[in-house]
Amino acid sequence: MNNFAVNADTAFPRADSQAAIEIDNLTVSYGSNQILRGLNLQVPRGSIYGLLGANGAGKTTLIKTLLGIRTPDKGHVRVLGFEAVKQRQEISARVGYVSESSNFYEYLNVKELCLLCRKTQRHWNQDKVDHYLQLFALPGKKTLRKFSKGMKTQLALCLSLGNEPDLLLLDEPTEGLDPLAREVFLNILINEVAASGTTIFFSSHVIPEIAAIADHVAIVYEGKIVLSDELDNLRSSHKILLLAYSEKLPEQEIEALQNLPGVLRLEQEGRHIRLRVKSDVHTVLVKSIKARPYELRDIEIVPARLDHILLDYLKGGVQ
Ligand SMILES: Nc1ncnc2c1ncn2[C@@H]1O[C@H](COP(=O)(O)OP(=O)(O)OP(=O)(O)O)[C@@H](O)[C@H]1O
Repeated sequence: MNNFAVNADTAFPRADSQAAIEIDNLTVSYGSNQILRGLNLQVPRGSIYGLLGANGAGKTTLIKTLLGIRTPDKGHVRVLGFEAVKQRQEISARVGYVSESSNFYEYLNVKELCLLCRKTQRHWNQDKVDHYLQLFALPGKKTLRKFSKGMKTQLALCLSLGNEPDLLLLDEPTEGLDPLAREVFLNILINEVAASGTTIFFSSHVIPEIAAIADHVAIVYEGKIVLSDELDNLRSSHKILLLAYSEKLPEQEIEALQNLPGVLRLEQEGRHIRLRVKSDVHTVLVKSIKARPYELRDIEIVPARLDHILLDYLKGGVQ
């Protein structure tokens, strides 16, 4: 395991900690436009970590900062124990990266491109790359200018795995893939890459995809991480209360319900109220709701849907 000296005056975690990515109070700007504003995140080694955020939230900026392509204004970033920017070469030797738009030397074919990678990378496993190329059935002799966008993405994944990375960074990797290619892509990630112990950190707009393959999720909103948790924790820490009243509740009662401690979200449809609440207080909440002066005909407690929870955080609707 890497073990680097860290300044005694910094409280930042040591390089030999278990995290694959350690971000502390990161601020990154484009000119005067501050994109990331004091962002903190720890990505455990061996995790499959999904990153969600609205368009323009700063996901690509964050991934570029991890690669040392963007320089932070403030804060600390360590990737696999190496300091981003300062130790950029050490990081790129151990990290695989697939960007939103993969640009290759268009006049080369796949075989020629692999040869180039082999020469420029510190470590290269061509057998593995051939195996992945075969799974996508990518043609070895076709020049890349004749590749579709989806084929280029598939190729980018194959090449990103050539150096047998400890960490794979994927920026909206499945965008533009047909359903079959998407399935092959996700299967490679789960059954081959993650299974071999590689940490995967990927941005996506597709919540079902995150739910299907990730074990952790983070949401970036207004330059900060507003949620970072294990998916299982997130699922179990929220419950839905379905309340059926005998009459439609007045505004002030809706407001009172909304303000009960532990209520995260309220939706009203006629006589029916749907509350998303914190699991650990839901029994206390049920008692308080039953004690209120409106006739409650029925109350049902059901598990919360992960996509609903994540959508609320994406909207900034949860504190
Ligand atoms: N090269 C650049 N120069 C100036 N501003 C930029 C540049 N690249 C990105 N930005 C701005 O930084 C902000 C964050 O962009 P970024 O691409 O990181 O967001 P994102 O979360 O990846 O978005 P998307 O989901 O749409 O891909 C946006 O407001 C964008 O306009």
